[in-house]
Amino acid sequence: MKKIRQPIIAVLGHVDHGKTTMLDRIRKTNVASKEAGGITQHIGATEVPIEVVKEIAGPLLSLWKGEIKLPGLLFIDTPGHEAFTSLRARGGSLADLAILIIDVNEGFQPQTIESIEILKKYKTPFIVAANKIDRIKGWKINENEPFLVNFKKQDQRAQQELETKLWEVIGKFYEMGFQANRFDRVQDFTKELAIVPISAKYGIGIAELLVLIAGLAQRYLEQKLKIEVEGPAKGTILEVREEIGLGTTIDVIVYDGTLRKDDTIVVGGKDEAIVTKIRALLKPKPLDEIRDPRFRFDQVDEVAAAAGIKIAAPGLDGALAGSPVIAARSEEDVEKAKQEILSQIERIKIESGEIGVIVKADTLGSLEALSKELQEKDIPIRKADVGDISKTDVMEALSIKDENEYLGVIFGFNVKVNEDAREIADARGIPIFVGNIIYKIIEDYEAWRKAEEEAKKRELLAQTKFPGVIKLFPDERYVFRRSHPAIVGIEVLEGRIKPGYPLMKQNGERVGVIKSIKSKSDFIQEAKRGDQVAIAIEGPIVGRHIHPGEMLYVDLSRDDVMRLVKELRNELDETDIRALKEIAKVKKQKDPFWATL
Ligand SMILES: Nc1nc2c(ncn2[C@@H]2O[C@H](COP(=O)(O)OP(=O)(O)OP(=O)(O)O)[C@@H](O)[C@H]2O)c(=O)[nH]1
Repeated sequence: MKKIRQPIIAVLGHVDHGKTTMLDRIRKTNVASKEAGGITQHIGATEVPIEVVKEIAGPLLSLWKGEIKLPGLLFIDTPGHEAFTSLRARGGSLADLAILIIDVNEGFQPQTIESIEILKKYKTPFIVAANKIDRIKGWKINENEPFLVNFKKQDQRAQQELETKLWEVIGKFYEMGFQANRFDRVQDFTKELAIVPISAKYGIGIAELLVLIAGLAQRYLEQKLKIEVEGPAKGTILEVREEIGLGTTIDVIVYDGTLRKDDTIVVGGKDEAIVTKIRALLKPKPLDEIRDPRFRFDQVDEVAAAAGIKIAAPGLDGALAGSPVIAARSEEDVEKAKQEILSQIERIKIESGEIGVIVKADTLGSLEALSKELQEKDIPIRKADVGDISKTDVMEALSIKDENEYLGVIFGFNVKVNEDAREIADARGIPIFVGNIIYKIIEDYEAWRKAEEEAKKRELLAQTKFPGVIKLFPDERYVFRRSHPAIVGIEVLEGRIKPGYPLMKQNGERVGVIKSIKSKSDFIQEAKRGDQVAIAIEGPIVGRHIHPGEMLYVDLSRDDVMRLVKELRNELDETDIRALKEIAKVKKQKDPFWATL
């Protein structure tokens, strides 16, 4: 038998923009509508039955066209995009829909942008809650009022201020490739993002938010939400938890089929698929019935999608948050489920052995999200695994650093850095980029890499001599001093010269080192092609070793030329290249190496 299940809804947004407050507010709508069935608390989720939505919606139901078939809405209780990326189902996101919450007074913030990028990537439909409208100057607060009712009561200035803030948000969405509009002005929900202004704190606009999300789910996800109720269950692990008296349990969101007490389940573990028999299916007792915290759960015989449930079973110690749970009712099912889970784990975990970075994350889902992003940036990965950053990770990065200094680094998403790992990393110069915003972690890495590359280039530039060809003026008047040091007037014919550069004659003989360069009355650090300057040369005597009118060349070493050609090529201009060719001609008379240039 097929039925339409509740859509699974996740709440995303920047820190402090009100995700938790909004979820709490949705949970509390319970109190107001107990007769209508009330809200059911699941493990890790909250279910708003459709009757509650209808009751809250009241006259707003006219927004809804056609018969309401949806049984309700299932909100995942853990807010945040980390939760979203971690909760996977069939390669996509576990959430069918999302609410992106934005503090309308603060506008777009880093995690807002990250959330949008993620929603885009997983192609998850979402609506926008523009929160904290009660903070607008002069806003009149009426708890739990629908937005449109509340808005009419505001004076013009407050209304105008909200409009301005909404326009800013709409503009930002436009920059990210979305057409957005206030929900009551949206013509086509498949093309435009709906923005619902709300106050999570005072419950304003929550009615529209619920109606809209339910409407969208039914209208655009009906096919996706149709499930074979009786079929074996599929789900995703939200959390692995120790419970007193129960041992290690897993909190699971079931998104397909029915899970029965006597089912065998196959669960994703760190390196394997765990096959185990369910001992108990547990759901939370209603809050007012919990007298003893040791007995917080009720046992149930079965649970149909979509639902949040706690599973007690032996052997769950190695279970991994974010990985799949598949129910099996025959040997054949077990084998199939094992294969499916193993291939998922393998696909995400990388152990390539090649030169690349180390990636760690808290769950399989977030590991996949971070790895994908790195691969898109052409950053090769040597190892991607779930868990905190350990000493072994640092040692592995160290071995990579010897091969490629920019890849001997560690990325961590939502993980801790163990103390001993931190110590070695600091001592041996292994950078660790950790955080809970993927693009921020990558941005930090890119900034570090750029700074390193620039520092290295500066060092290379300081170490390397550039090619130069000069000519002494023919006139004796430009010999200012004959020796110790010799001071002569010259012109730079090609390339450049700097103090400290050794000079040689056309036959390759070293004549001395440039001590200083003077232009008019100033000492300068560099003279380039066309410059006429006086230089002091330590070593030669004018008239014996060098002569007016003679050409001299910068005496480059093999190392100089290798660095110039390989690493500093972009720093050479045409005249440098001509100078280099001239110098090679001089040098190859004695050293065949130069003939290969
Ligand atoms: N005035 C006002 N304050 C709000 C509203 N919604 C949330 N807040 C306040 O904003 C702060 C952050 O709200 P949370 O719900 O904790 O935000 P969050 O997004 O869940 O934050 P994290 O869980 O830390 O990511 C709290 O002090 C809330 O009371 C609102 O609609 N109006």
